[in-house]
Formats: sequence, structure tokens, C-alpha cells
Amino acid sequence: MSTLQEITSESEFSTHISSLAPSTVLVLYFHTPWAAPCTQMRTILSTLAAGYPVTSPPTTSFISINAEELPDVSEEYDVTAVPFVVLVKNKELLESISGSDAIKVRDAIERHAGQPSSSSGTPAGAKSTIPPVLNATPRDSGASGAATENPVDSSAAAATTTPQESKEALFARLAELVKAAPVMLFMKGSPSSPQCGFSRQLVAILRENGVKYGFFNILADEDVRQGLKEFAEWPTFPQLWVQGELVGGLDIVKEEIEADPDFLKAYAVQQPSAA
Ligand SMILES: N[C@@H](CCC(=O)N[C@@H](CS)C(=O)NCC(=O)O)C(=O)O
Repeated sequence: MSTLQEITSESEFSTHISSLAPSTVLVLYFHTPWAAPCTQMRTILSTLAAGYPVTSPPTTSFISINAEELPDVSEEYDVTAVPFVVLVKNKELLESISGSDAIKVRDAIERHAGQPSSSSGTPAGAKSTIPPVLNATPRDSGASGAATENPVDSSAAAATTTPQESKEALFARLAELVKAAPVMLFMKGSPSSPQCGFSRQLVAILRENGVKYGFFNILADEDVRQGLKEFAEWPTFPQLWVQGELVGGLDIVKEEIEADPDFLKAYAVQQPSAA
């Protein structure tokens, strides 16, 4: 899967630009280390990047640039504030997005780079018009078929978490995280290695329903683990979020499916696995 790559010099940037194929959509992410909203945007972009498989030529290239360290590049793209995202194709500017509107960024990338998987699209019956952006990077692939899981970059999120992070900043980060994918699972461990039986069961349910989802390992970030309990007013994990709204934990998801067996089918991108 693609990653968000940090570029630290003007020459590295020029070399990178020249190496791209005309069809590759270059996503430039300008940030500064001191701007808190950049943390959230980094998480969003890392997650989006992970949805695009590495192909030849690459469909996308996600680049991260410290706007202050590379002033010439920043000037070239009229970066006036951070976070600032610029989409470029064949050396031509496609679109610039200033600020930390995750949905705008997601939407722009998908419009220009396309959906990462041919099977994706707005699922019939989806609750909102927001397209299911984060795409399938089959991970736990096996004979029974892969579920489509995308990790939210917990290391990027964790790296900026300091003991001083205010509740306001944490909640702002969580508000973005829960929208990082149309379906987000906050769990203990990862889908391929759940660290708790409840999380394991919920992963199995999502897989059985062929649901495409992003996940966040709360064991990797104690602030998210504790903060999300308060933010969500829900004391335990797993937590399933759909379109930025909390559905609930394992028991609630089971109840919802019992009441409406098609409850999760709107988010399916593939034939449900028989597992
Ligand atoms: N009945 C709950 C079970 C979940 C649960 O009890 N989780 C516990 C143990 S894994 C938990 O998250 N505790 C809080 C914590 O570990 O921070 C559900 O439906 O999701």
C-alpha cells in the first residue's frame, strides 16, 4: 500500500516530481510541526494513502512537506496556511485545499485519483452521500477472502500526543479520527491480530458481512483509548463508528444485525465471507 512520504529538501522534491508518470496524481501535504490541525490531517492522509495499492505507474503519490523548511516549494504552490493540500497531475495544479476539512480532502483525492478499488462506489442504501473513501487493502487475505481493512496510522497520531495535549485538542483529533473512514473500528489490536475476544468477534462480523472499514488500535495510543470513552460516552472497546456516528460495541452491533440483517450490508464491497 502507498504511504505518506516525507520530503525534506528542494532537490529531493524536484527529483521526485520528475520521476512521476504523467498519470500519477501527486498529493502534496504541507504542514508545520507546531500546528495541531496538521496532526489530524497527517492521520487522514496516511489512511487515504494506505488505500491505494502500489502499482506501476503509481496511481497516487502522497508527499508530506514542512512548509517552513521548503519555502520555495511552498511559494510555488501558494501555501498560505497549514494544513494545505495540493493535488497535481502531470505537473499541472488540479486543486488546492486549505485547512483541515477531512471530507473535502478525501473527496478531492477520490475525484482525481479515483476509487482505489474497482469494487468500491457509494453503496446502495448508504446513509450519507459521503463516498466510501478508504479503500480495500486486503490484509488478512486467505482462502476465504479478505476483509477490507485499513489501518489509521496510529503511530502518526501517537507521535504527536503529549501529556500536555489539552482535552480540546484531543477531542478535535478524535472528531477527525472517527471520520477517517466511513466505517471505523476502534479495537484492541489489529484485525489480523485482535488482542481481545470482543474485538475479535466484531472483526469476524465485519468480515462475514464483507464490510470495508478502517481500524485504529487503541492499545497503541492511551490518549485515544481513554479520550474516546469520554468523547463517545461509551466506556469500552470495540467501538464501531459509521459516518462519524457511534453505533456501539459488540453487543449493540449484534442487536442491530438481529433487528436488521442488512444493517451492515450497505458497507459491503465484496461477497460476504463464509468464515
Ligand atoms: N459488552 C461489551 C464488551 C466490551 C468490553 O467489555 N470491553 C472491555 C474489555 S476488552 C474494555 O474495553 N474495557 C475498557 C478498556 O480496556 O479500556 C461490548 O458489547 O462491546
